[in-house]
Amino acid sequence: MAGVEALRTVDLHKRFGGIRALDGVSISIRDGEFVGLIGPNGSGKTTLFNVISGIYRPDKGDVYLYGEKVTGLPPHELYRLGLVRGFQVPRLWHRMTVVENDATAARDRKGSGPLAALLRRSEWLSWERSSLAKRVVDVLHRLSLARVALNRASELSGGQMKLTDISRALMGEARVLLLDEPTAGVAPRLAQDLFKVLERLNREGLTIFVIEHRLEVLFNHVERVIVMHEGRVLTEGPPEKVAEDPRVLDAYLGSV
Ligand SMILES: Nc1ncnc2c1ncn2[C@@H]1O[C@H](COP(=O)(O)OP(=O)(O)OP(=O)(O)O)[C@@H](O)[C@H]1O
Repeated sequence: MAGVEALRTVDLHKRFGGIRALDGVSISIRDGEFVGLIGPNGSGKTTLFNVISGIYRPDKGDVYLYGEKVTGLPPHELYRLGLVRGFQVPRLWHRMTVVENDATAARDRKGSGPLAALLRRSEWLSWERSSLAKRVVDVLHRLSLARVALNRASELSGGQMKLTDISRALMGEARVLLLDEPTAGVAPRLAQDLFKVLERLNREGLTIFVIEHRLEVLFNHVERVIVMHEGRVLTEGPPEKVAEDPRVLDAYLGSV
């Protein structure tokens, strides 16, 4: 689907009292792209994600998902349409295993809510034959989580928790994945590994838009970087171009 636009924002504005967190943000992301969002602290990145993912309503402007206007739709509606957000602090069921966390994130199960997946013992006895199980196994392999599939979430490392959070998003059949600092709290080597997994998911067709402070990791993996400063898009382009842009350096230094 080359050239299809996955996500577009048009002139988004969002104020908090006197602070213009978003001051006219227009961006466009093609289907299948892997894009990074950077900018100094307080430049509006998380607010942009919150508006795109339906947590905040913009004061002005619109959000489009695959050409459809979705401004102000609540997160669960956007989730149904394929837009999924991972969180800085993964939202996991700590006493459940990785498999169970993924199973409860599945959607479109006929005649059952997510928790019913756990309650039907008979189904679990033949679980390897069910399509739900196939999906869980597939997602675990794609995210290199098969080894810890039967560990409780509370026993996972920081990086594995992030991956499990992402795996839950994929159980919802995400088309566009928003990630806010996936490597926060993750050891440097594992941060590279995590981005390698993201790169693989992207090659398989997932559109990924990621906020990341570790530029040395981000720049190795994404195709394009959007830079925000004071609630606006300062510049955008391939990582090597953005890295050399003196305005980007100025924005970071100015915020120190
Ligand atoms: N819920 C809120 N209430 C009041 N002010 C807010 C709120 N959310 C964000 N802001 C303010 O809006 C501005 C943009 O914040 P935002 O968190 O979007 O920036 P950011 O680029 O994600 O920063 P960081 O890199 O530190 O996470 C900041 O001045 C912040 O203090």
